[in-house]
Amino acid sequence: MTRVGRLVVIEGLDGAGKRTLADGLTAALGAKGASVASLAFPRYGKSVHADLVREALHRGHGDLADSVYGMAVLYALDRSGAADDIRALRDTHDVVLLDRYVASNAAYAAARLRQDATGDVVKWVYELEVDRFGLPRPDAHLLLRVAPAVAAERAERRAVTETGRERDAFETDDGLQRRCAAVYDELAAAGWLAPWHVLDGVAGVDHEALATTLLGQ
Ligand SMILES: Nc1ncnc2c1ncn2[C@@H]1O[C@H](COP(=O)(O)OP(=O)(O)O)[C@@H](O)[C@H]1O
Ligand SMILES: Cc1cn([C@H]2C[C@H](O)[C@@H](COP(=O)(O)OP(=O)(O)O)O2)c(=O)[nH]c1=O
Repeated sequence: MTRVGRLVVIEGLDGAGKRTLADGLTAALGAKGASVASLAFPRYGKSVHADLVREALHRGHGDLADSVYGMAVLYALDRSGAADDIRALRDTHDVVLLDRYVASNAAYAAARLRQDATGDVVKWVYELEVDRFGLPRPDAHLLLRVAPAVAAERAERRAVTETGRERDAFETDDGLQRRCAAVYDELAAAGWLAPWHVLDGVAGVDHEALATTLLGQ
């Protein structure tokens, strides 16, 4: 029988601890006998669109990076190229964990344009990615919530200790990160695209309890 694995998305600021949570949750779900697949967006090194994003963010191709809609289309095209993979992974795994997904585009584009979650660009991202590209809706979002200053400090520390993790143009923009945190809170409160679980990324997350919740849902 084909499974329909749960599509669980981890969202939050740069440096919030999304990758760390994905690792912890994968172990906790595995300990409960669930099979888990994971993907992270942007798919750097795996899609031309993601590589264009990286070049724009890191190498200062100013015109492209400055275009909020242009960048959002690139992120969306990267995801669109993974849609079949996501569907295939859901057929063979109990849980498919995504480190960032459509909501990242909504949050960052709105924050860049100084709009809130009810703004035009959030509706546009939804129409583009869900209605036109047909990307699968998640079953749940996990919003890893930390103060922007804490996320920035973690991202800075990571950039010093890990090669290849230099901070990009979005990460070092404190105002953008603050506005982005506010939009994430609004998206979560509105249950945008799918239900949201808001997690305290400073107190630390109980991976086992979260795994139980996700499997029971
Ligand atoms: N709960 C936590 N407490 C303290 N440091 C953390 C925590 N979670 C992650 N970190 C550290 O913060 C940095 C960023 O975490 P990471 O998972 O890479 O974030 P993201 O994927 O959201 O950018 C890493 O160096 C990681 O070890
Ligand atoms: C996936 C995605 C990311 N972003 C932003 C969030 C980040 O600031 C930036 C890069 O993603 P990020 O996950 O931070 O990549 P990495 O830490 O591996 O370099 O792109 C969007 O604006 N839209 C999207 O759809």
